[in-house]
Amino acid sequence: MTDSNLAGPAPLTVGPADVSIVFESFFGNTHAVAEAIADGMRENLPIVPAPVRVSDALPSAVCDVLVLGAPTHAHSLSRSSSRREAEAWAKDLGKHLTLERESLGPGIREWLQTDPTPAWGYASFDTRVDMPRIFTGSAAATISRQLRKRGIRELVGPESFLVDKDSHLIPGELERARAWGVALARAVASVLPAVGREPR
Ligand SMILES: Cc1cc2nc3c(=O)[nH]c(=O)nc-3n(C[C@H](O)[C@H](O)[C@H](O)COP(=O)(O)O)c2cc1C
Repeated sequence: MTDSNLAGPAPLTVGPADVSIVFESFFGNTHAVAEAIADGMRENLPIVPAPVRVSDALPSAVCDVLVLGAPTHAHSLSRSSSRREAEAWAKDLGKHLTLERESLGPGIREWLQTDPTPAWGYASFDTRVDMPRIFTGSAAATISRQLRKRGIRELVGPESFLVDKDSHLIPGELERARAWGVALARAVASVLPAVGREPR
């Protein structure tokens, strides 16, 4: 074993990848997770722009790597009825939830219909309640299924970050999201030979 092996994995020297992180969030949890993932990705990739709210994202994003995140609503992606319900939750003062502005606009479900086609691949994440997935469903699994069906490469499997029954993030989940971002950036680096772009 050489000294450099002993020092741990060498830092990645990956050139710029055009990364797009698009999220939907009603109470801010998926938004905070998206920011933590971007921070983690920045450890291994030189340029990772701030996550973009789905209502501000261009239709059919043209990018190398697409990272999509959404809260789980009714076992899947939000739809207009569940968005209205989210608004009602925020009005319930006992829940201590503040609504982010996009509740009335289209969500990731509709945005996916614009056929985003990331050249290198995608990854998906969600927030959902801290219970076995069979009881909660997963928005990330829905995103993943849809993009995989279109033949787009999945860089890492869908991941969930957990909230409590009152929709507040469980302690430690932002750290886990950051670590997931680090791992995702490594996965991006590992597909570079397959997409024919050399690391710099
Ligand atoms: C209308 C509605 C339906 C929901 N349905 C589910 C569900 O089926 N499974 C689940 O785990 N969480 C469910 N939740 C909880 C959300 O996943 C949680 O509020 C979300 O993760 C918060 O993310 P956000 O702050 O980014 O909106 C639901 C929340 C709302 C408002």
